[in-house]
Amino acid sequence: MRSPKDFFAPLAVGAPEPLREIPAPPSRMIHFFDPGNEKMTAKLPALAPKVDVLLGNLEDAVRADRKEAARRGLVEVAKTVDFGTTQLWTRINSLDSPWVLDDLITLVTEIGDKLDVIMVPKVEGAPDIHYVDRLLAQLEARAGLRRPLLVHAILETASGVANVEEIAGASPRMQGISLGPADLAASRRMKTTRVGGGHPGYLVRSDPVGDDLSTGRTTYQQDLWHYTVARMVDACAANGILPYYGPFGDIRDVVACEDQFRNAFLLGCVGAWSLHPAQIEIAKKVFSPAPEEVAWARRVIEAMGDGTGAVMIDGKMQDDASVKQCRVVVELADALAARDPELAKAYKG
Ligand SMILES: CC(=O)SCCNC(=O)CCNC(=O)[C@H](O)C(C)(C)COP(=O)(O)OP(=O)(O)OC[C@H]1O[C@@H](n2cnc3c(N)ncnc32)[C@H](O)[C@@H]1OP(=O)(O)O
Ligand SMILES: O=CC(=O)O
Ligand SMILES: [Mg+2]
Repeated sequence: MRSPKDFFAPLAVGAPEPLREIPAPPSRMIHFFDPGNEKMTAKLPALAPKVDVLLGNLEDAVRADRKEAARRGLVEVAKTVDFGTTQLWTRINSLDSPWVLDDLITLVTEIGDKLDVIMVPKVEGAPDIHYVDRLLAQLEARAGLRRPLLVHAILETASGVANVEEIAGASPRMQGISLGPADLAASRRMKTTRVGGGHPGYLVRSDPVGDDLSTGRTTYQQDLWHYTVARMVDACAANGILPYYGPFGDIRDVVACEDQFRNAFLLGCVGAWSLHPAQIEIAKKVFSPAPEEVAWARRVIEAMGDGTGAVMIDGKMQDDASVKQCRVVVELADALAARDPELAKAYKG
């Protein structure tokens, strides 16, 4: 850990000054594409206005013999596609892989001015972030970049979860953290075989009535990810960075995907990954607060005046704490309205 005095000092001579606050433009969906897949990249100009973030994925889901094509494809896409105000992110290969060094050197040197955030997979602890932090500073200085690249960690190893607080605070570049349920399940030796979502075997059962153990006992499926998402949200909020739910692999099951995303939204996440075009609208719906919630929040703020004291609205007590929650909802709605004219209309009532 750097000394507090040096925390905001550039890590290489000539590297841009680190940011003191993480920008938080809407990032409801981080839409993954394989930059080596021409069918997917051909869709990017049409997709860009529909998503908040486009992410060129170089890691898992890209075959080993397509890694270089994906890297080259991302450079090409970044140089030729007009992304408008949509952010461009990338997911590099893992730090122990044979590809990551070339990923970082090529991307920062050739398109460092086009990229907003670099997602680092399989982060185990703060030393992984410190390594990337210093290397990025050296590459930024050499490329003459004026704006620091931000770093996003995937929480997908048991060590990463154990060290999530130190990861969140490891560098001023830390933009956010995503839950990676697939790798995390493998790292923890969980006995699931899915990419995110629940499992019917993970449940609680109501007590028996009398001696009959087998009938009339309702079961409730539980959320496998609750503990990790909640811990990640606290680590992020405590360090001024943004938490995200990651992938939901059952593309066909749009209903359960929406539930998983909504649980994350309600717990404090700002977005989730979309792996397929079908998941973009789900993320948009879930991570944009409902117009009725926004209208209610505005009503509470209005009734609370300077934000202190207590009032009753529709039989519900409101005070300093509930008005703060309402401000979170209204600030999000205002930021989304500035990006999306349809939402701007819906939020006006
Ligand atoms: C655990 C993790 O690490 S998750 C993150 C890594 N995984 C990924 O990034 C996966 C990204 N997504 C994909 O690769 C694909 O969506 C797949 C393999 C899951 C499914 O792809 P397909 O079998 O082609 O799906 P499907 O036939 O429904 O696609 C419909 C169209 O959408 C396109 N499409 C599919 N996914 C995407 C995408 N993510 N972005 C843009 N276009 C896409 C397809 O190319 C196809 O185009 P076409 O109509 O011109 O033929
Ligand atoms: O990378 C994501 C995951 O779930 O693993
Ligand atoms: Mg993973």
